[in-house]
Amino acid sequence: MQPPASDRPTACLALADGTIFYGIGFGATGQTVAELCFNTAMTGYQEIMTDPSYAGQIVTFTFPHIGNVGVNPQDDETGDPVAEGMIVKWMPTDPSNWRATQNLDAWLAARGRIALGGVDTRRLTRAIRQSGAPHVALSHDPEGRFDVEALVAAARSFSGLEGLDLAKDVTCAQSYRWNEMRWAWPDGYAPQLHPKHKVVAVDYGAKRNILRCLASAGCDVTVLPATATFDDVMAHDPDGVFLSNGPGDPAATGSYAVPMIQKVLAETQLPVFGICLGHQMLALALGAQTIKMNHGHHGANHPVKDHDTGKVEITSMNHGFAVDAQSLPDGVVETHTSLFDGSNCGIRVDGRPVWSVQHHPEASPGPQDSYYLFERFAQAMADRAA
Ligand SMILES: NC(=O)CC[C@H](N)C(=O)O
Repeated sequence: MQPPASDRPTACLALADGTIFYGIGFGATGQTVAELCFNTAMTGYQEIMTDPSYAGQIVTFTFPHIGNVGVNPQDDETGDPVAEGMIVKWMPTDPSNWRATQNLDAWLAARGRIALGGVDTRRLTRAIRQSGAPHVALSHDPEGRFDVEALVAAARSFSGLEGLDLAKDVTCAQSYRWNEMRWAWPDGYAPQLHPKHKVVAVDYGAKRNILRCLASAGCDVTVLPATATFDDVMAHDPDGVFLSNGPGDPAATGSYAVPMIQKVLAETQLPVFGICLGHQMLALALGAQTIKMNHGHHGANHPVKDHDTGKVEITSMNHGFAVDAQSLPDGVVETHTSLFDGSNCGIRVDGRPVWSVQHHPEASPGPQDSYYLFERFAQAMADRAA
């Protein structure tokens, strides 16, 4: 195992409050600014780094051993890493895993993503918890030349995620059909598709495993870009509409998504299902409000209570905004809450097959307790057809 810091640091993290963390750089060289969050998942770093919802953010991993199973083409949640950078305690070792095709360092370097190792991530995480997700600048220079004042100024100049519409940056350019299920293996084994329900999935930064879960639940999935209008959606004659996860501030992104969702709700009786950003935008479309959280929820062990069944599900989470449960209008029911802090994790429109959740039932990475939500969506479409 390598030491947590060398005599001469090659990477530097500057927080807007002037706090500096030095360590060893890996991945790409250069400099970036972003909001910093911490993720408590023990593994799944590749899915986390490629989750489009992390646009505009750098992730510090609280689990100390990150990178030691390398990376592989199957675990990408989109084409390339989307998070701006990553911070870890121990430097990644050479990968030891039969699925690994590359090491994390080379993968990040080839994709222009900066990483910092050898940092006291517990101290950093405490700083995030105490003062809220900070704006930061991260620099990696193999020569170890850092202008700390300029880095702090760069961190201060970052405008933050509030008011930022990032879904337009990460959505697909054109519509496409999705036909891959969960549990496809590199050796070619793939379970049979059994598409029964035509679903339009609007891509605000969709993770691939969400699309796989929809296909596995019997959906024939057509993915549309984030700016799809009501007419674009209806041109596919869908049996249901799915609203994806995605980055940025739901109130900003909702400027085009919310009117589309409102029209779907007003002019059709179609089942609607949203995840994370999709959940927040459905809530906005119904007249509720969203708020920025102190440091958000990012991890793979978040307990959520389903009020309909009384069951607790262990979930995967990644969000910095939340639906304000106090703002839910009459006729919209709070279905799930976080057992960590009581924040809203799900809503349903009374008497209609329209609902959404804040957590990630696609479990990539994370637990699969919430997969039932995909089956519930398919059942709602089957019920409507009957
Ligand atoms: N995973 C997501 O869809 C995140 C939604 C939103 N960008 C947030 O941070 O709250």
